[in-house]
Amino acid sequence: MNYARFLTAVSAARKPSPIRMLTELQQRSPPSLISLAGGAPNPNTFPFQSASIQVKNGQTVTFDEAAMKRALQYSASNGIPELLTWMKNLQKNLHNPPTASYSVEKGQMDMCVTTGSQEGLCKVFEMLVNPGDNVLLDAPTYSGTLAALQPLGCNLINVPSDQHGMIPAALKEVLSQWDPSEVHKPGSTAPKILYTIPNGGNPTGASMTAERKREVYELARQYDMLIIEDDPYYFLQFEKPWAPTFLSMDTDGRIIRTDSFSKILSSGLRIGFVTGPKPLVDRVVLHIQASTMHTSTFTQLMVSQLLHSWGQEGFLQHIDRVIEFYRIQRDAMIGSADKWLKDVAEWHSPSAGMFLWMKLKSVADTQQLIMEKALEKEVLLVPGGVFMIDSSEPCPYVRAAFSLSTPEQIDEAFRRLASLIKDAL
Ligand SMILES: Cc1ncc(COP(=O)(O)O)c(CNc2cc3ccccc3n(O)c2=O)c1O
Repeated sequence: MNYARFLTAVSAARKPSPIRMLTELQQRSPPSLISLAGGAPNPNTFPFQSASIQVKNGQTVTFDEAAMKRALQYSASNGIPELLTWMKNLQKNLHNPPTASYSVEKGQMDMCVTTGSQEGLCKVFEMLVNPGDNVLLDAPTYSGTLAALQPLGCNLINVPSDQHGMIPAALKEVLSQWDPSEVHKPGSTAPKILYTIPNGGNPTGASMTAERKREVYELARQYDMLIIEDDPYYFLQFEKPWAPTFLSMDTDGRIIRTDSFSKILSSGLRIGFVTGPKPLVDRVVLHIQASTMHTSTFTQLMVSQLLHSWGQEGFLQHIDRVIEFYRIQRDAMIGSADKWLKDVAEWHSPSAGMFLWMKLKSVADTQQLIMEKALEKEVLLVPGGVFMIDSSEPCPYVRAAFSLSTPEQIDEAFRRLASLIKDAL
């Protein structure tokens, strides 16, 4: 793959930070090295001495004095080694990426830690998207992605989708306006990236079938596009076997995958990952060097200690407990929707994630209904317009999250929603 053609001028211009390189060189060197180089503060001046964090299974994550000094200090921009290694082993175990054994030039699988997958998405978009670029995605989509993409001045092209995700025939139709043999010509306006949320989509709850992923991948190959696989709900798939990921079928090195611990370990700790071809991950890391420098060392070490004590088996057992929780929540929401809303709304039951996407049958645009009437009835959902490429277009959908409220609260919320819809008719 020729990765240079995908980079913006800004990303291509980024150079390694000499200071950061010295820090990482020092951290790789034996203790006998005396460094007068890094402008790092002396951790002996820090007020924090140690920490002990109770884990619900009875284990404890401890930071003794030495560990605390490391946790409170700068660390490598791509992530602390032990967390990166653990995650790379998990990715290889779960997805068996073809790129894991490739040379760097061929797109060897690499990873970096990001401050939430939101940071990963933002930096990947800024690496790849120039003003005026055509970018493919299936709308409605995550509002945080729109917030990161639209200010870049690109042209977002919607690829029609349904409850099974992006529709390959629709993608083929959208792409038919370009000649695949001319996408590398200077001045070509053919899209270079496609973004999708393959599991438990936000806001639709849609999950792509393996067959559709293979068809989309083939089209990306024909038009030499990168696919950004934003997959924070991968671990919230209620049925097994989990769907094969784009990363697992990436024989070309054209997948950039973002993962997140937000929905399974903690959203406040802000731990996400970018997995992709080393030439591209390196560019994201250079951007991290020049912006946040790295994700919090303390939170990385805290999570890394937990993962190492759990092992992959323990981690996946935790995931099974999380899945069971959200399955029960999903069933409660579907039960209450059937009970209160089946005359006034329609929906598909999600097989992953934490969202139910409902179309209100007799409402052209839910914005006013939700932002005014629903608040009067003390029930809050998200009007569907915020997830559309053009948020000013009327949208009859609402997004309901089944993550936080109890089944009883969900039932009462839908009773209130049904009441306000009937009042509005
Ligand atoms: C598809 C997709 N990709 C990336 C992210 C970012 O997750 P990160 O790893 O935590 O950075 C998300 C997080 N989605 C949301 C976050 C959120 C945070 C506060 C309040 C509301 C929020 N609502 O509503 C959300 O949907 C997502 O859904």
